[in-house]
Amino acid sequence: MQLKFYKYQGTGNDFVMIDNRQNLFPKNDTKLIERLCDRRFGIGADGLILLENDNSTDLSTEKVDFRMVYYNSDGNESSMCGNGGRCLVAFAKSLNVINNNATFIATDGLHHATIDENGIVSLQMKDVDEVKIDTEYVFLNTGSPHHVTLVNDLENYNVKENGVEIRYSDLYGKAGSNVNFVNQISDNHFRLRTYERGVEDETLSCGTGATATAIAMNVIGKTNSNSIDINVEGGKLKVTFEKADKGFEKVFLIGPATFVFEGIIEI
Ligand SMILES: N[C@@H](CCC[C@H](N)C(=O)O)C(=O)O
Repeated sequence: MQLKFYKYQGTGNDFVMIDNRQNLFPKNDTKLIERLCDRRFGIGADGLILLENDNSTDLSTEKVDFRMVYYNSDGNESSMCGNGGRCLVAFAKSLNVINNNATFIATDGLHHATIDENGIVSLQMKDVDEVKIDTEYVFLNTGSPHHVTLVNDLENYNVKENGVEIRYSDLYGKAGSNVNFVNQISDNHFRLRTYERGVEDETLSCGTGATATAIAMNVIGKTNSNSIDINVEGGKLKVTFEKADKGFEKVFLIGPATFVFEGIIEI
């Protein structure tokens, strides 16, 4: 069978995109998804995303433009991917599924997003109502679980080695966590490197990780700002949010989402 695919990247976090509105993709074929994401034997990506019709019949929710189904490069379906969500909005626009505004459903609920004329996607992330603060780290869930810790000399830091240790530690059990290593550049500006579970390596960017880092830095008083710039290895992201009675709301992840190439692969 021939499979049409599109490759997108958001600050270097890259994804195979598939239009699955006809429901033809073999969604339970973990090995196939892993192979498509393989950088030597496949297309190469940190994850694979299906754009699907939303068939829910819940009349209480607003009109949904599409559904996002996300898989890590290990082939397993996982939790929310912020950069992937931004790229999916750009993909949906290219397919004429949306114009410049999107409402879509993902594993963590409903998302709203806008895309501007320069391809910058502003994606509303889920509200955050619980933040765990430890002396060494902050843990929070921004759609995916994130351990956030400040380190010195981030440039030369061994993200993979230290990331693996924390990801598989007793702290997070079988489910594990993504792990973010952070340096402060100025009051509202941070540098971030992320180890991603499911990719089991450092990626060039992680959107839910950048979101978690921005909120974590505010919570521990490293910044009072609610508009935070994050330099990741693959570019620049911005995160904005508002403090709520309990936690954080109106959380937005903002950055570029770019088409790379398209093709057909035999599966
Ligand atoms: N790259 C993503 C996060 C993807 C999910 C993560 N690997 C997990 O399984 O928790 C992002 O941009 O948020």
